Amino acid sequence: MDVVWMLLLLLLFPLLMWTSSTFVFYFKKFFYVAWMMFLAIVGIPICLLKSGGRDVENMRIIRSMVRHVKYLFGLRIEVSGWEHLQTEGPYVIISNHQSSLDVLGMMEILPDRCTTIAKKELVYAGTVGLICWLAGIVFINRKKTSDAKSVMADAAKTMLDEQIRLWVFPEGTRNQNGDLLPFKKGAFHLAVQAQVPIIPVVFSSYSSFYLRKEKQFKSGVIRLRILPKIETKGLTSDEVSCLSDQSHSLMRTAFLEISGLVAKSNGPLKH
Ligand SMILES: CCCCC/C=C\C/C=C\CCCCCCCC(=O)SCCNC(=O)CCNC(=O)[C@H](O)C(C)(C)COP(=O)(O)OP(=O)(O)OC[C@H]1O[C@@H](n2cnc3c(N)ncnc32)[C@H](O)[C@@H]1OP(=O)(O)O
Ligand SMILES: CCCCCCCC/C=C\CCCCCCCC(=O)OC[C@@H](O)COP(=O)(O)O
Repeated sequence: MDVVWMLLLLLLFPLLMWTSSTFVFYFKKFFYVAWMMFLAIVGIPICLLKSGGRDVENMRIIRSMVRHVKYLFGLRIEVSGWEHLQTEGPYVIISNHQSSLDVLGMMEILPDRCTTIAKKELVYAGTVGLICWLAGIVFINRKKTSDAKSVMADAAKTMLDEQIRLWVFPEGTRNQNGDLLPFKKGAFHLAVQAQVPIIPVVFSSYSSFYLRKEKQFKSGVIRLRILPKIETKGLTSDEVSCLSDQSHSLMRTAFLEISGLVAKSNGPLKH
């Protein structure tokens, strides 16, 4: 009887993969999480052996272990503006945030000694949470601004003392609305406090291959554009809003361009 069920399942699986895009969506999502969890199981002892504990250098291990994942999902990543990452010393990278798939683009261009700011809930994500902690990810409580501010002020000092780069998602949450959300201020305060440049990175819209609400997950292309750095030397906290607006405007223009979208005046965005 067990064999009959096994055979049925073996026949059903390709049939569902062939006929149901919803099944494909859930299967790929499940496989993505499961594969990352598995990679983390392999990666954790390697990180521990190499660095003995929490160390930003562990990001190199994650970067090299994650780079193949795009092929498993039929994703191609096209990067432009590499020259803008040829910047010495610490800086803050800011990028838009559409999905946990952003990790794939991130690992494609992640510079050495660069870690990220993430919501504190991620630390509880099993083996992925543990490897994130080992890689020096800075966890913040988004619901407690005062806590988040003090963690980020400490991070500004650590960036300078330990020559670390930090990647921040200034939208503050995942967003697939076909545009950028207004930016939160933390990334800009961080850069101004540390007096380091900001390097904006823009991911093109995933809407041609990945739609969370419509349950679609196909093969596709992610365009990643690295923009010229924005200096913050001499700026004070009074200029943070202006810096945020300037960055948003530059990134929105790039986002629309690389996503093949046009902005209608005050209207929705169209392909
Ligand atoms: C080998 C196997 C591997 C397997 C695993 C694979 C990969 C894993 C490894 C790596 C991948 C990691 C990927 C992680 C992705 C995680 C992404 C996220 O979690 S995104 C969510 C978390 N991030 C953020 O939220 C950052 C952006 N948010 C902010 O910066 C916010 O500003 C905030 C600091 C959280 C505060 O939030 P709030 O809603 O209160 O925001 P406001 O901006 O409106 O600020 C209110 C007020 O405070 C002032 N402010 C803000 N920040 C500061 C500061 N740092 N210092 C001083 N003042 C600050 C701000 O100006 C406002 O005041 P005012 O209105 O007067 O201007
Ligand atoms: C105990 C088991 C728990 C299992 C949980 C599995 C969690 C994820 C596992 C694998 C995914 C690999 C990529 C991990 C990093 C991406 C994290 C991410 O993108 O988090 C979302 C966060 O930015 C914003 O979240 P909100 O939409 O604001 O909220």
